[in-house]
Amino acid sequence: MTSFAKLKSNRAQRDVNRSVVQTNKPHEAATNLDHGGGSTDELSSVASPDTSQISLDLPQQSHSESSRGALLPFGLDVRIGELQGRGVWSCDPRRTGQLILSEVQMVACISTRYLPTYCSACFLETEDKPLKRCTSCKLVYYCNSECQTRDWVLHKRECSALQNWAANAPQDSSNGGEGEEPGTVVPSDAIRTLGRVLWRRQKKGRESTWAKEMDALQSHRASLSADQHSSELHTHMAHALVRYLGAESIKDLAAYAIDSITALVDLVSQFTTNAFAVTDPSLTPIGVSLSPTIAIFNHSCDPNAVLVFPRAQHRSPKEEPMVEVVVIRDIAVDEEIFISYIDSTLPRDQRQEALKATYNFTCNCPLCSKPRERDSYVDPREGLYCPKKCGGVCWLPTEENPLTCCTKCGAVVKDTDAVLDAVRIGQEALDKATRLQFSDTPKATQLTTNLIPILMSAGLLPSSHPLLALSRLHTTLLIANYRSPFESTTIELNSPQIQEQHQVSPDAKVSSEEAQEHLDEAIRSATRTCNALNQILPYGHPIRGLAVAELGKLLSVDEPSPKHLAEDDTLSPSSPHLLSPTSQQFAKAPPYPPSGPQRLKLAYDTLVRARGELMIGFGAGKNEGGKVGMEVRKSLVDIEKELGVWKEGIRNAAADLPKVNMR
Ligand SMILES: C[S@@+](CC[C@H](N)C(=O)[O-])C[C@H]1O[C@@H](n2cnc3c(N)ncnc32)[C@H](O)[C@@H]1O
Repeated sequence: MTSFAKLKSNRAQRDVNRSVVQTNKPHEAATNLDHGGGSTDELSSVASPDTSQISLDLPQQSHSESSRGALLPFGLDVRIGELQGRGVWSCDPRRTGQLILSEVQMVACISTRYLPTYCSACFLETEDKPLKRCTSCKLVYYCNSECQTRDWVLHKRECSALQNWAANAPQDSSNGGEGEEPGTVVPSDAIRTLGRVLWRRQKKGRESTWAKEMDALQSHRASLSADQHSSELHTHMAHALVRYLGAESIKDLAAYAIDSITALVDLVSQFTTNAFAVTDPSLTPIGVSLSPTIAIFNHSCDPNAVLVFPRAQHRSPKEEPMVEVVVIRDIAVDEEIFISYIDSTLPRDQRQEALKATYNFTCNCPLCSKPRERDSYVDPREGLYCPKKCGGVCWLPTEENPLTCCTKCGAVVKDTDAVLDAVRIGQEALDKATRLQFSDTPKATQLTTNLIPILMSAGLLPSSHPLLALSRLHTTLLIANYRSPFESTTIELNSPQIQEQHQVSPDAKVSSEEAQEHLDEAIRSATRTCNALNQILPYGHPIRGLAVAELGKLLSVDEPSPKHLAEDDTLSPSSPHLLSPTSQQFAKAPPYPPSGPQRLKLAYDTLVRARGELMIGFGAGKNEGGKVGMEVRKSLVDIEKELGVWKEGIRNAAADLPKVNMR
């Protein structure tokens, strides 16, 4: 991360990769790789098999009775709760930053959009060399033939299924049919992952512990018929899976131990209830995974553990992709371990909606159970500053509950309509900007730029939704579109693959002043985001650690034009002796962000903090705070060297000054 030059050259390399012309080699098992990303839309289309006999005519079924958890490591216990079903409990006390479990992902898929960017075997991002593409399906990419060979056990089945799917795609499949990614002839991530589940189960055998644990996963099939939307979704997925497996009817699925519609829908429901997103080191979702061990952990909106994919660089690419559970709050003996299934920075209503829609339950965690009362604690995710600015806060008004007042001084918020309007248009702008972030970045940035001040002047706390979400997106957009006046490249921070998809003209030139203002605005936005996240997430939460790392990296970017310094040449880097604390500069409030060596020092301090947080959220020890934690460590070493040069300069200059009598 310190080396932006390297990151820039990686980006350039990726740009080259994208334009490499595809070379079709003859198909050879486990070595059928090529480079580049040709399109698949020339594939022919034939009628798909008839699966129309599948419908959700379901008998009532109860939740799986199993409580095995046979794959959990020593020190973890599976217990069954009345409301939540099985859950994982700790037999030992555990400290923040401790690794609870670490396991190879046996069944995982890279999302279609990221297939050319991440190896489908080790899940590492292409950095120095282009990934190589399977010449048969022309969809799945690997680092090299070793990775391909390792994945071949599943991909050999997947490869033909993908080809059959494409060959049988309906003529209008470019608009995306059921279970398909829109605009492609590729089945959805869910269907591809389900295919891998079935092939893995065949490989391991029905009686294997893994297969039994998979069979024991919770399914919500019994309650599906009550919810039309879920029922339709599950029916579509079941149809798509049958087609993907090349089956004509349910009888053809006997080889996969599926002998009835009930079993098929159970499988689909087990997937929707238990699958989790695979993320890259910056927590960007890049794929889908299903694990019978991870699936036993229950949810809390204020969890004591997190799921991460640390991806420390020192790991050999030969290693399988690991998923890990790390403690983010101390856990006592006999305490249940919870992770969060959703974005826990959202307000209660949105969290509940997301959990109900996907996991079919109403959350009663301590955060969701806190009463929303006049004198009660105000959740910073949905708070407003006191209208009298007494230092207290109020709950954000809602349509159902428009009356709100300060919990400290009792001042009533009068213009609740204005606040409700601001929140509504803020949410609309957030939804639109999120949709447009890759296709129309300037428009998305314009939306975040316009809406943040409106929500701030309506009195929302920076941690309130949708202000925090807009600030996070604003920071991402500013980083993605930063252009140095010296080079026609962007800087890369935590999410290179996001940047890759933003539309930035490589020839666009910016002036030093524009670049400086852009960078400073990104720093201010990142600072606002960090402060807001600190209010709602515990120290060491990976989202916090990454946000602080991002701020530190922004502060450490060389300023394109040292504006503040240039305006006052007494502060120019060539006269460092005038940076003494008695300088006039400190008589007035220092500007934010600062400039010159103060900025570098602030970058250093911020990165030290980031490293501390990352060492918790992504685990210490061999994880070293994950890939970003290791990058931060490298940055710190580089900045220490740079600061050393400054200190040396100051010492030399001070030695030349006339001696002053201090008494
Ligand atoms: C990934 S599974 C977790 C393990 C599950 N309890 C079991 O028995 O296998 C997700 C399901 O567990 C239940 N669950 C998880 N967290 C819960 C919570 N906080 N409250 C109620 N139910 C919960 C829901 O039924 C949800 O669909």
